[in-house]
Amino acid sequence: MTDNPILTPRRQTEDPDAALRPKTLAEFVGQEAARENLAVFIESARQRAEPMDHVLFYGPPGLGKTTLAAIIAREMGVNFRATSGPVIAKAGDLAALLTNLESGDVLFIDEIHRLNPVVEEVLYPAMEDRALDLIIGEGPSARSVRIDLPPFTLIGATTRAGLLATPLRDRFGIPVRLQFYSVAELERVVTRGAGLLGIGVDSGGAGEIARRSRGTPRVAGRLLRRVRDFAQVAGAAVISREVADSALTRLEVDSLGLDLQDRRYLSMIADIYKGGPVGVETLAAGLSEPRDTIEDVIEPYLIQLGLVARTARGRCLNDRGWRHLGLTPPAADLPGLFAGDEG
Ligand SMILES: Nc1ncnc2c1ncn2[C@@H]1O[C@H](COP(=O)(O)OP(=O)(O)OP(=O)(O)O)[C@@H](O)[C@H]1O
Ligand SMILES: [Mg+2]
Repeated sequence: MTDNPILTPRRQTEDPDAALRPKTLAEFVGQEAARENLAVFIESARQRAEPMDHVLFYGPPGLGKTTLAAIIAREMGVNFRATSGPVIAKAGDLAALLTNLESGDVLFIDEIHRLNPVVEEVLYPAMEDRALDLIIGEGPSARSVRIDLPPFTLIGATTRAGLLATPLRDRFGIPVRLQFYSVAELERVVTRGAGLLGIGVDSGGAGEIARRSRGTPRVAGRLLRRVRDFAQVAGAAVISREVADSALTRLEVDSLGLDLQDRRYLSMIADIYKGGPVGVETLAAGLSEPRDTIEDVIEPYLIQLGLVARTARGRCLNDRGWRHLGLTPPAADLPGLFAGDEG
């Protein structure tokens, strides 16, 4: 692999997150519990001069999984080799990656729930015994050889821990669930980002962006940049609360931070399915979105806000969801609707 920008022109521009990515655990805002635990695991592994146990990061997009994986490698002082589940097509591809690791390296597999099952089989002995079982030859002369691998740390990331096969999930000694960020934490993310990008923002402006960032640092970074565009064109030197509010309103980000896609989702349950329950497949078809996008990107935050509920029979709009759409919850129906759920 090369870092020559001429040979890899797209990788440089594709990641607008890169500039804002914290590089050390100390710079990383929020996720207090996870951060403190990771600091201990990193320190103890360093003292023993061993690689850290395998880590699995899971949680909604944009909460810092990739960022934390890179931080671990950096704090351990080892190479960070990144790949992703769908990219590793064949068992041989993974074998090549593993045999090329240097002692102690971090191998990061993003979207690990999308690994091909055949490839996954290769990972089991690699994670557990640091060994690779290869079949050499074909037919009656085929034989299996075991190759030892250098000690390494596998870091997996997924938005859907539930989709991981149990044997794979069980091989991660350190599973870490990332949570949505509080407004106060996002305010720090915005202020820090503004400093790095040379954008003037006061605390009212940072607070407004933080409140409307869906609990997600990636969204906070993106909104900060867009609000800056509006502020700049309007000739505002500093992003104040009013500047942020008017820019975010023009961007159709509402008071709870929901965007058009979120509101289409809520409206569909309200208008067409009378508040639900409605199955996720039906919603996906109606919204022309893949089911994964609905479950991984749209729903977690709406559920966290208490606007919708995931039930065995499908998605239901809560009172708060109705009210957020400016509608009155159909109170008369509620006792009948939930009567069967009790007991
Ligand atoms: N705790 C944090 N403090 C400051 N910035 C953060 C933090 N966590 C994430 N970010 C910023 O948010 C952006 C997205 O983070 P990251 O790429 O790590 O998310 P992710 O969980 O890997 O998302 P995905 O599931 O889409 O891969 C990055 O620009 C990163 O700088
Ligand atoms: Mg990522």
